[in-house]
Amino acid sequence: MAQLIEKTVVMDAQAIQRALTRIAHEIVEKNKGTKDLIIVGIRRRGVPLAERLSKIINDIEGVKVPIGILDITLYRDDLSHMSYQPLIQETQISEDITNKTLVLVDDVLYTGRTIRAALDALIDLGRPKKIQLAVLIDRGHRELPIRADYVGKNVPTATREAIEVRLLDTDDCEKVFIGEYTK
Ligand SMILES: O=P(O)(O)OC[C@H]1O[C@H](OP(=O)(O)OP(=O)(O)O)[C@H](O)[C@@H]1O
Ligand SMILES: O=c1cc[nH]c(=O)[nH]1
Repeated sequence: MAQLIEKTVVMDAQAIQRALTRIAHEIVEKNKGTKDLIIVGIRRRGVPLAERLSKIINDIEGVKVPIGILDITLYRDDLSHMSYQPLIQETQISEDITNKTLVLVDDVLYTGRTIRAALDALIDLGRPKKIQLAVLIDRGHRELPIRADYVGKNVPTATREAIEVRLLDTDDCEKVFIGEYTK
């Protein structure tokens, strides 16, 4: 597997926590509360981020916002080649999404192809009132007209670079790195 080399930390654990706290407040503010909200995490790392947002919103508002999961895998040869196809593997949303406000959550927004696939999957499930997008990192280079409503940090990148998000739920540390992949 390609390794990220010459990595630099762009967010540490405290910065990630602060960004999530801010996003949770923004979600509540933009939606004037938590009524009809469902937070939907994209596997893998969007899921722990969605759980953390739901927990912070519960701490702020005293309301448990339900969580759903979308499992989308990107098939590609190399991260630096933008020739991959997202494939929906599984959808776990127990609530009826009709007339609900869905907040999709992912760790990195790049070309926008994963989010496009997620939107297709959600629209197949029903007719939500609104779909919003929260990402920890927006690294630019969109290939589709997709933007995030809530961004932890905008990190301008070159296409040869990559962002690596590491969370304690899925990895051995809690950091966001920028670097370049070995060939
Ligand atoms: O905007 P895009 O170009 O679609 O790229 C963003 C996606 O790429 C990463 O997923 P990856 O396939 O690396 O899976 P991972 O979550 O298992 O790391 C990331 O988690 C996003 O889901
Ligand atoms: O740099 C990138 C691009 C897509 N997905 C990632 O996790 N990192």
